[in-house]
Amino acid sequence: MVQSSVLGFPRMGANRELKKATEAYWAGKATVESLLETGKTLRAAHWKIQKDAGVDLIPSNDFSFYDQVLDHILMFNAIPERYTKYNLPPLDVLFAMGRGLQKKETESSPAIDVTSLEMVKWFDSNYHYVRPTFQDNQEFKLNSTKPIDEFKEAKELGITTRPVILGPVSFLQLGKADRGQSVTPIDLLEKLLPVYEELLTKLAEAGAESVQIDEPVLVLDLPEATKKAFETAYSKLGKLSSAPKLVLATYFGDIVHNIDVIPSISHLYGLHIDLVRAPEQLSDVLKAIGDKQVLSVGVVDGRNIWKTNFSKAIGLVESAVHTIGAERVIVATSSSLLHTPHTLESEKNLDPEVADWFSFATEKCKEVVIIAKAVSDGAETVAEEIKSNAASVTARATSKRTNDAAVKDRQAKITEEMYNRKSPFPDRIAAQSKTLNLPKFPTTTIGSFPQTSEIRVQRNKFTKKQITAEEYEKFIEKEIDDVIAIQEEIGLDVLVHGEPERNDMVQYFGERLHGYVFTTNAWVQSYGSRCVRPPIIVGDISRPAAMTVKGSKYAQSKTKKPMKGMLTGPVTCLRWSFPRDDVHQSVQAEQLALALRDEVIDLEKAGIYVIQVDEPAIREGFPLRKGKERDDYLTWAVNSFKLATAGVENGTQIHSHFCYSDFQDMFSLISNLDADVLSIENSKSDAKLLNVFKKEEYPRHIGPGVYDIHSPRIPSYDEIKNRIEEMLQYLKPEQLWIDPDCGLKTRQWTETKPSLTNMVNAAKHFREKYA
Ligand code: MET
Ligand SMILES: [Zn+2]
Repeated sequence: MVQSSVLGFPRMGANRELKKATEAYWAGKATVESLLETGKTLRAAHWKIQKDAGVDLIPSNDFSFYDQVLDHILMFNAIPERYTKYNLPPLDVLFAMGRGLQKKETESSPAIDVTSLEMVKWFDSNYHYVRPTFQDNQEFKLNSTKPIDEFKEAKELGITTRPVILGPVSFLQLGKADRGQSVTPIDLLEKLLPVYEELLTKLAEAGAESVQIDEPVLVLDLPEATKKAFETAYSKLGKLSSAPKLVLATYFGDIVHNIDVIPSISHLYGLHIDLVRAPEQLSDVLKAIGDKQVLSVGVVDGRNIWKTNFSKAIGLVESAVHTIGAERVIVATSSSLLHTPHTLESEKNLDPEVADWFSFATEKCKEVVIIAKAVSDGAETVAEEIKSNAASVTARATSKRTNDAAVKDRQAKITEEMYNRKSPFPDRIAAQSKTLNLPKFPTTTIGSFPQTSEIRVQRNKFTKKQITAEEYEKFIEKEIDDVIAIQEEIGLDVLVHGEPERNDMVQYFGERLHGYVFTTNAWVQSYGSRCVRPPIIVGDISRPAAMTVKGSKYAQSKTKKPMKGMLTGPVTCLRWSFPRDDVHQSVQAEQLALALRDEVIDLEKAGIYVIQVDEPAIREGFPLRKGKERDDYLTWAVNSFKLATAGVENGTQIHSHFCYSDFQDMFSLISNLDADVLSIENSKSDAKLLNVFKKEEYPRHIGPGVYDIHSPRIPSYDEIKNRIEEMLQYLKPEQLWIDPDCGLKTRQWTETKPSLTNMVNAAKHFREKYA
């Protein structure tokens, strides 16, 4: 009998109840009891969904009030002293580590001011985890019984779950030494293992038959010491006298390059692999596992929203069964379903044609069960389901929404010269200085200006059809007038229209492109209480009409200074959407690039001679491992940006923007984009990071952010001046632009005006100095 399993379920709830409850607690509007109660209700609801679907192995401890890695930091007592010294209750310590804590002094307690631990992207997903930070004299102890409590909680509801814990090697490998410390995390393994032993023993005592132990780092390139750590860890944990059966779970890639680690985990009960991301690893893994071990095959995509192709998935499972027998195979989701929205049921406005192609977390639970049943009991026992699945798969593959011959035809006709600007940079910048006539140290902003509550109110009214399109447009024009007046008053050189019409930098474009659909409630957790609702790319992408030209043209008509056109780049549009799984991402990026290319050219025709194409997501698309996939990415990501931007005349200036500062490992990518001006984040990092531009003799212009836009603080004139001084150690005066770290949409006007005024004055200082 093939069993079915789910590796984790989204926590937020069908209507983001967890987000609302946590934020209410943070705001002091709800008690801790009510927050805990919400957690309990959600866990019960999510277990029930999986039980009702018929899932055999249902996860527990996949729930978290903030982040599962953070839960482990608390559980193993890897809490830096700065968070423990206030004697806060455990949940508040957890939140302080996750999001920082600032509290004024009261009669009974001192002032508190601690920043959060670092937050990092969870592999190549859009989820972010809290990074463990270790001390040189780090000790561990079992500080919480969360996995045990949640196992018992489910058991009381009559549901026997399989607790999920993060394995010791990944826990350490994903961490770092705390500031001022020099410990290499993996060296702490011996100290950490006794805590795992204690935890596993306690889980066994509570009645847990098996445990899912996640070791996702196995899909990465690992240093030798880390590979060895698997041997050390699992020879111990696999041989405990009383412990649950351990299934070691890997996801988001193949583990073939680490296959020599498999013998060291061969005394564990089982291994899980991701066959959605890396189906070709199956035969190698089957060869490598011992003759007893169970293999959990992830065939239902935990990272995307498409219906599983049953016939393909069943084929994969059957080939595993064929080699090792049904008793040793588990059908599973590829990863936790954390990265998928809660249920398709909530989508009332989706076109039924495309809704039929989707499967969210709740629906995916049913899919694993059906696939397991088809393999165990024969396809005829689920004939109806298989038939309707095949119909959906065919409908999607053959739909006009999926395939647009005109788009494919245009892709086939892309020529080499479409990737390159007409002339090299020196000629371009000469032409641009004529068109734009900018001073030295030109000042600009990254695009958005404060999204006031008034803007949100009007947008809402427009969405709900309470005001007409004309009324809304008038309102937006008035906003544009205002931000132009403010920018002129401050004395900025290259102006922006402020992006008041944009709810989100990807959604705005998706809504204007063919090939995209939008959901109303398909939220996924990004970090903490924060959720995003990615648009879905359903088919070949094209641009039916200009998207931003009217607004930019309007803005340019209101000022004599150059107005910057603002677009979101092809890779960012792709990465911040649910992509198609039937064509390679490079194909989708190329289609987006062609659509944007037309927009760029139309902007130029409309008299916009500075155009910024933002690519903040280009780095996160970087494949996890060295090798062909990464090399290919470097090519197609760069090509799609160039395809989007290279169609303009020399005198038109192309900008791009990235919200990070460390380019050491991706300098060639950034450089190959051939953008005339790059604006990057820099204010919070060491200015030394700019040295790479000096070392590599980067020839074009750069605007490293001179102040942090995430904070309400107003940077002083001197502070900005000093910062620029520092930058000039690495960049030539004639290549330096002066701008903030990123867009200003989350800021207030009361902070924005004085900050930008100080920035412009600082730029003037250098203009005089270098005159
Ligand atoms: C995340 S990057 C944001 C860039 C965008 N143009 C803005 O200013 O908001
Ligand atoms: Zn940014």
